[in-house]
Amino acid sequence: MYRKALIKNPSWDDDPTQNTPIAMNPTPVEELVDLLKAYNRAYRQGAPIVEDAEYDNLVEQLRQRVPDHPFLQAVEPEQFSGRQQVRHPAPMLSIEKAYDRDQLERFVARVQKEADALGIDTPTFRLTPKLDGLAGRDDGEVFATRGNGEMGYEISNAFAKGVVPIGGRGQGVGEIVVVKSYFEEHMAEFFEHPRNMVVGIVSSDTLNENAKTALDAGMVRFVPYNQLQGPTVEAKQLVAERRGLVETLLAEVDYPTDGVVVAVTDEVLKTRMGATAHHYRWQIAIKSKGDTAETTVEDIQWQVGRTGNVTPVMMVAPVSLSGATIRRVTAHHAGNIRNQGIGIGTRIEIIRSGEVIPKLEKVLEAHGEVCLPEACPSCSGPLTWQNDFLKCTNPACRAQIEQRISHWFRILGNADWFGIKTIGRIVESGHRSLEAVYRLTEADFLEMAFGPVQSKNLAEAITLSRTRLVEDWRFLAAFGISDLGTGDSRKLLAHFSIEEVLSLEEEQIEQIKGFGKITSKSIAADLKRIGPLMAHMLDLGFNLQRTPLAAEQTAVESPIAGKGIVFTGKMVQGSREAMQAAARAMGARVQTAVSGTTDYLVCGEKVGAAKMAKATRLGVSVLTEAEYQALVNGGLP
Ligand SMILES: NC(=O)c1ccc[n+]([C@@H]2O[C@H](COP(=O)([O-])OP(=O)(O)OC[C@H]3O[C@@H](n4cnc5c(N)ncnc54)[C@H](O)[C@@H]3O)[C@@H](O)[C@H]2O)c1
Ligand SMILES: [Zn+2]
Repeated sequence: MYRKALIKNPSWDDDPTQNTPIAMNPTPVEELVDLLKAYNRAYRQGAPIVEDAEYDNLVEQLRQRVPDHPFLQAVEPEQFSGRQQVRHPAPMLSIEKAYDRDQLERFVARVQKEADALGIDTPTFRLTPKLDGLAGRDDGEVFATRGNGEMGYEISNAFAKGVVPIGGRGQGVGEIVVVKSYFEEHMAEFFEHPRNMVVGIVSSDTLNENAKTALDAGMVRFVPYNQLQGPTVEAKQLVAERRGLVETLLAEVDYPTDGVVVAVTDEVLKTRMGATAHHYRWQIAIKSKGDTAETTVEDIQWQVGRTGNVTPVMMVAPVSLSGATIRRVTAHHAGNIRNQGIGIGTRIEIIRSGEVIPKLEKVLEAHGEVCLPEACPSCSGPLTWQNDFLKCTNPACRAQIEQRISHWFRILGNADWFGIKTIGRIVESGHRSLEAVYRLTEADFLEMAFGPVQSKNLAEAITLSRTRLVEDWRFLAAFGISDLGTGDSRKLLAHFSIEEVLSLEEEQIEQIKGFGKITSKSIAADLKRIGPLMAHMLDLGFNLQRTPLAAEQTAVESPIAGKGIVFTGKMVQGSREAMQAAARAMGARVQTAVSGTTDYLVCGEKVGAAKMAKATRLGVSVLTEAEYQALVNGGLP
């Protein structure tokens, strides 16, 4: 049934103008959740770090991997300091999302089932724009934010500041928003998103000039959801005409929106359907996940990764998406090609959100014969299926060797010059292992026909990579053991020295929080396998910065004793130097830059997104100044 494919191993270095692939290793769940929490916190404070589409994508990722994760079971909380907390009479919940037709159809089917039980033939649905501001509830006396859904924060003085209550006071739940056209014309240069402006107005006691101008002009409003206009439709029309319905509705609204809310109209049916801890079952939001485009598959190339996964890259008819011309799209794994029958000429929908490279979203119309490689495109060795992945199991496979060496230098991160093309030539010349690469001299590079300058640089880079200080967890992660990325390497090295790691048994790994039975077993096996290589590299005298062992970190009794802390941004409560000195006195390891040994990043004002993202990626807890003070005073971060 399958024809042998014409295979090439495309190098992404071929053409630097083309989009580049994502790393194929998924982020560990714990890291993903930490990242989501940090993003959410920043977002609720009016200073988001990433695009909503990227955030939503990560939430979906988590949902697919751990559907019942606690993070998904509750409203994503917001925090306002120094405000009264107010209990809501009924919880203000989040809304379930439908990103495609299938998800909307499933919602409609669930509603129909409950409607049938009540003897309602054709339940109807009302559509309203999903306002993108700050949700609140006004009972006529007290005005409060959503908070954690159960308890909100009192913001009654927002009306005194000039927020206009549409339809008068006491209209219940709604959203504080800025008029969109006004924002775009007058405020867009001062605020990145209207929501940030709203959060600023509500949360601070002093208003800046821009906020005052907008408030004076009556452009900041509390719009109760019951004041919103929108059509009421039956299930059939909702599903069939959803695109048109959304487009028409949103074209009429002069407030920022992020989708359309669909709600069952019948009160008895709503009561019957009820709610989860996260959302009402009678409501859903139609949203789009990121920019999508349709195109045609013109060719499929196969790429071999460092662990031997042979993954498909679809060459597509050039199509414009979020401002870039897309020619290559990843299909993630060979199972996608096999199961969905993707051959040349297949029409596909692709998606790109945030910075993520485009990927296959959906097959629109399969076409052509399905071609799967019968042998490894690099070494011609046999391929085996592991779940949906096609794998080359030949450890001497050249593409794998190249990718492993590339991974080594990329993770070590202290020596440039080793791009995949350079590595390709080194491996082609017969130097097929890290040991061999570290034996190379300037003369060897000259012999491989690298130019004199490059040869000198390459030889120097090798020396530098050994002599420059590098964190031991980077060194460990650079070996590319699966399930032992930088985050987990750090954890491991907080319990064992790098020398001890060489001879760890699976039981010892399993005792560390965050390591499961199966991963501990495979990590232990892989450590044995790379043991000789690691011993060799250690003998080369790498200049390792040791991760402090957990046991050594508690000389002084204090909540931050032994913790690595970086203070960044402008501090409000005192000078940064004073805070650093105080932290040192409490036994903390005060650092100047975030690294793998950092526990907390304490942020003052104006902290760059890159810094926070890096911190979260490294598993560092990001704290506001107030949260840090709470921690020091014995509270939990
Ligand atoms: N960019 C980021 O870093 C980041 C971080 C966290 C959350 N987010 C975004 O926030 C959203 C999730 O947060 P959420 O739970 O606050 O919102 P949600 O998307 O689940 O929406 C729920 C809220 O929508 C409000 N709403 C707006 N219009 C409405 C209408 N017409 N009818 C009824 N309710 C309406 C309600 O107050 C309700 O609480 C996601 O879309 C995500 O993209 C982004
Ligand atoms: Zn191979």
